[in-house]
Amino acid sequence: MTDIQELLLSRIRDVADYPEPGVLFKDITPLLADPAAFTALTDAFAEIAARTGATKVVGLEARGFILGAPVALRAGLGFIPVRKAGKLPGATLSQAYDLEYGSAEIEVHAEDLATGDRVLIVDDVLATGGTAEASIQLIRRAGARVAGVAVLMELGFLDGRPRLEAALDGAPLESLLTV
Ligand SMILES: O=P(O)(O)OC[C@H]1O[C@H](OP(=O)(O)OP(=O)(O)O)[C@H](O)[C@@H]1O
Ligand SMILES: Nc1ncnc2[nH]cnc12
Repeated sequence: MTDIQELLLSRIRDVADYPEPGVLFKDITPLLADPAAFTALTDAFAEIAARTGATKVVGLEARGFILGAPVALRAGLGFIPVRKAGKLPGATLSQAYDLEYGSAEIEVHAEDLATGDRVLIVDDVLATGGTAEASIQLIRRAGARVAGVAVLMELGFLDGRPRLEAALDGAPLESLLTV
């Protein structure tokens, strides 16, 4: 494990049985509170944005907003929020999905993405892959291409990777940590 991976892992807190019994929740708030760790994470994601030729950064509500916005600025790219249903005021595209502890619906402003855009999707945790897969579908329905998915942490035992790789169609899935 690299020094950066050790730093990031040391700032993630495990919370048992949250938000429901049987789930081991990965809490990134200690990482956000540590500027050295948050900067290292932002730099690593911005490098992925440059390497994949991204033209926009999409962040997935809510933790993907916190991580994705500084990445977009660092990479010199626009930031596009993908929100839980009912929060965006303009014309939206919607996608329903299941995640590790429930189901939900996400939306994006259709006008925020254009043909020719290459989008890097940023989030904190890849669990079942349901959220990321739904965001890939949304981005494609908006006419843009997916440059890749970048997550801080992948929960290997939930098999999100094969599901997402099938959806990504050759674009990279980059996780900084696998647990
Ligand atoms: O791979 P999956 O099984 O889809 O799970 C991963 C998603 O779950 C969490 O978000 P959550 O919906 O809890 O929203 P939050 O960021 O608002 O807490 C996490 O931030 C990912 O977006
Ligand atoms: N175990 C987990 N910890 C944090 N975020 C999650 N999103 C889905 N599963 C999660």
